[in-house]
Amino acid sequence: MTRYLRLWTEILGVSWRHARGLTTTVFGIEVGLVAGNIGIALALRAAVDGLVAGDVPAAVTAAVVAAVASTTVLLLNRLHGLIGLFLIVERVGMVLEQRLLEDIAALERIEHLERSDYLDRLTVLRYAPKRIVGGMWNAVRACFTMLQLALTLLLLGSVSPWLLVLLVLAAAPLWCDRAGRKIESHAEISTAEAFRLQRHLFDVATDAAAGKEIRTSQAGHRVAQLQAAAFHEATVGRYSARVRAAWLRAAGWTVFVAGFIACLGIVARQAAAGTATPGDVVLVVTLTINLQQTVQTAVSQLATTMNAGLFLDPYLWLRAYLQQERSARRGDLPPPERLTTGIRLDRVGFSYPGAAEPVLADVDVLLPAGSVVALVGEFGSGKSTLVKLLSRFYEPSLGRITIDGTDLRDIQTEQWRRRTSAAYQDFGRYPQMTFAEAVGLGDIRRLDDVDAVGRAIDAADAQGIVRRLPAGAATRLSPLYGGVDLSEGQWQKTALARASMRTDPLLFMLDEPTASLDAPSEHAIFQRYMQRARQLAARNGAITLVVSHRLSTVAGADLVLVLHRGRLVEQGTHDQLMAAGGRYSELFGLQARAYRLRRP
Ligand SMILES: Nc1ncnc2c1ncn2[C@@H]1O[C@H](COP(=O)(O)OP(=O)(O)OP(=O)(O)O)[C@@H](O)[C@H]1O
Repeated sequence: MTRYLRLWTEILGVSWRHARGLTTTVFGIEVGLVAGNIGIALALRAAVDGLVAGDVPAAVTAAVVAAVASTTVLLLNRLHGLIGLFLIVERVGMVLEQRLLEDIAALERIEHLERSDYLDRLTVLRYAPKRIVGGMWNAVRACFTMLQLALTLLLLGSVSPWLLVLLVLAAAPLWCDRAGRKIESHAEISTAEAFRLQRHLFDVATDAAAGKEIRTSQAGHRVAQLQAAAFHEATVGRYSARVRAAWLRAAGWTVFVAGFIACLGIVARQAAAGTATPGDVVLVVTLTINLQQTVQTAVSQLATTMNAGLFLDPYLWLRAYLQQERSARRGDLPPPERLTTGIRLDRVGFSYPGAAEPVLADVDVLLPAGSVVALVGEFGSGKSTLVKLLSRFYEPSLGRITIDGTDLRDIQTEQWRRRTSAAYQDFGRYPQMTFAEAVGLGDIRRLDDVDAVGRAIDAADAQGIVRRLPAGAATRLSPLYGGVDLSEGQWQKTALARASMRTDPLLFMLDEPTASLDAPSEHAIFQRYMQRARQLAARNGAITLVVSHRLSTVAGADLVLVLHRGRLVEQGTHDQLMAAGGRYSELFGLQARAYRLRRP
């Protein structure tokens, strides 16, 4: 709870800084509502006692005060709906959402995007900021409602101390509601994976690309069944938690209502014995009606607040994770201007967090400065993982990577990334952007540099795409945004062009850069990138690392590394490896026979 309070105080600070007028108004409304509600009861008592005492002016004045207080309460309630729950939540929620996205994007590593338990929390956080802000304002409102509750009970206690017992009884529905929320929150997290899966399967079933495969393979029924099963699992878990929570809440209310009826009996007897004035009777009736409403409001406000608690835990987790990442060991050295020795993998081993088996083990090799290095191996042998380590998305679990002798961990990550370029196997698609922006993104500082973007497009042999786009490079890449969609190969060429934006990388990584391209395009691309590799090598001693399944395309590399189940089993030039007659020559022979390809 202390963690929540700290977070709410912080968000209150954000509200104050970004929406000072609205924040002041909301607090003003809350104070007005408490004063108004208590004022109505006191004014009505004074009006009745005045009438009984024959003091008509006092009775009329009190009645007018009661009327004004009632109207004010009505008005303030309406204003609260607009200002409190809409404007301020929207405004401050937007600030929080932007911070959240910036924080997530600022994470140097990508574990949070690849680990399913972390993804579960991020799924929950997707719509969180406004709900967190809404929860905070609800908590503020709940405090004022509690204040009103305390004042109400104080006044009731002045009539009969027995009525104070209602304060204790009023806690029962609150406690039960809190316990119910916990049950619901737990169910929400534990069914997040099934929930994500059913959404994904729904997308798969309605996605045009997957739709073709589903129809061809006649897997539609199976996908629908899987989707229904995942949906069932998610909803059953959440539904049964809600039912249990509802029973708990009903029990809490039963306790309160029973005590409430008993207390009313006591006051009725007191009134009959003449130990209370007629005004006191009106006060008690008004307050008890209010009390019921106030407790109900307090419960529902606390419920809404606790609902935000569903998001608070993942949000607080993310912040703690950010904190931990920020305090992790950080290098502050700049990368070298140019490579002279190269990049050494010094007995590198790596296991994904939570995985039992290592993905890379004992990889020991020098990628010489100025060379083209090909990384080959079967599916799942660890090639892309090595690319991720070189990009610093993960740290080696064992051993180290050195850049011209300096441990990569000692080099500042941002500066290292500025000196690397990469076309990843799972390249990004940016349908909301124009083609030029989707390329320029490769070097954000030159996003609008038309010449640089043009050169990158040339480097990736992607001028043909631009020519076919209705508005050229200014075309958005989806019909949803008034543009056109690209084919798989065109998206891949866009990713290649993006990776070609930087002109001075020390390490240029191409992970399966031509997997979606046809053979002539593939050949042309490799010719170009070999040329580019030589230019970069001459300029910076840069290394070009190419991951490919098609061995014929990388046979011209200076060094071929063969990975097998995470181990480096062979290394050398194409000719050396062919002469050695090992795994590489076996794979090359198999592919050459299968594709009838020859070394270019
Ligand atoms: N984020 C991850 N978390 C856990 N395991 C992973 C993750 N990414 C990859 N792996 C596992 O690591 C192993 C190596 O994967 P990697 O993608 O590096 O292989 P690869 O050689 O690039 O494969 P491919 O040729 O199919 O692209 C595989 O067994 C894969 O299942």
